[in-house]
Amino acid sequence: MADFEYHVSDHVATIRLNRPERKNAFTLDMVDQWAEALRSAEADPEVRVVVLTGTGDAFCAGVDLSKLADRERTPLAERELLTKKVHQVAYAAEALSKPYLAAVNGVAVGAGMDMALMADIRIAAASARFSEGYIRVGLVPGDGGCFFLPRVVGTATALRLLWTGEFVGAQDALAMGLVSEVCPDDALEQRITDFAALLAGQPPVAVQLIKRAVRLGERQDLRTALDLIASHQAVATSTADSREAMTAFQERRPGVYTGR
Ligand SMILES: CCCCCCCCCCCCC[C@H](O)CC(=O)SCCNC(=O)CCNC(=O)[C@H](O)C(C)(C)COP(=O)(O)OP(=O)(O)OC[C@H]1O[C@@H](n2cnc3c(N)ncnc32)[C@H](O)[C@@H]1OP(=O)(O)O
Repeated sequence: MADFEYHVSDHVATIRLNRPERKNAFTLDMVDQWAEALRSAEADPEVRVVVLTGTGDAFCAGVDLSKLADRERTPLAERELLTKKVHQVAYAAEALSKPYLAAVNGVAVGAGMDMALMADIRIAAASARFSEGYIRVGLVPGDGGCFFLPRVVGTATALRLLWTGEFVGAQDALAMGLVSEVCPDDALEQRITDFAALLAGQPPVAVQLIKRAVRLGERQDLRTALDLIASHQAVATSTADSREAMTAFQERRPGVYTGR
């Protein structure tokens, strides 16, 4: 079994971290595969939704610390480990125009938590736990947690989690907006499958235009945002899918979409 799995089925691309014996801690080779998988999903017209999850009782324990032991630890080497490796996953995730869903099946620590934060929506198993544990060893979140976490939970809560490194359980994560939903551990796989299928059955162009508007809207003023959405609407109304959606609505049947 490979440490890192990527497969596409029914318009859903699934990324699975598969090192349960190491709590799905990622190697630097896995990081390269991860960035490539996200780029492939973006380029593949068959892919409408991307799901990220792990095998076993951990989502991801961050970088495999045992693989760092024999690495040169100069400041430049540390910087390049992040800029040339881990950050490439964040850039590939940012470039993804399609829904990126994280099924947090267990503990997510350090970069493992940051990788979950890069997703658009997180659904957690009841046993999932989150920790930005860097502070415990006097480090800072090098993978983007200081960028992603405040945008998800707000500045004050983000600073609390970053300054304390405390573990946050699934229900507390739900309360602070870190996750959108919590389900029983043994129901997570089916729940993410159903949710991904729901999104994959929506008109793809409209789904992607909505994501683009929301993500760009995070950094735009009102006038720019409304001007952009007007252009997006012009594109959406020009699609065959929008015509199919309107017809399907009138005929009281589910629409069947082609992404055109
Ligand atoms: C969080 C701050 C640490 C920062 C140190 C980083 C050093 C510098 C890094 C530079 C490169 C940066 C890359 C990235 O940006 C940085 C990170 O990802 S930081 C996050 C690193 N991860 C961790 O610190 C998590 C460490 N693990 C744990 O806290 C716990 O294992 C757990 C995840 C909470 C699970 O706890 P338990 O359920 O009790 O399980 P065990 O602890 O018994 O673990 C079982 C088994 O898995 C092995 N393992 C767990 N995590 C890792 C890991 N990250 N790397 C390698 N192996 C891991 C653990 O050793 C056990 O193996 P066994 O002993 O049974 O052989």
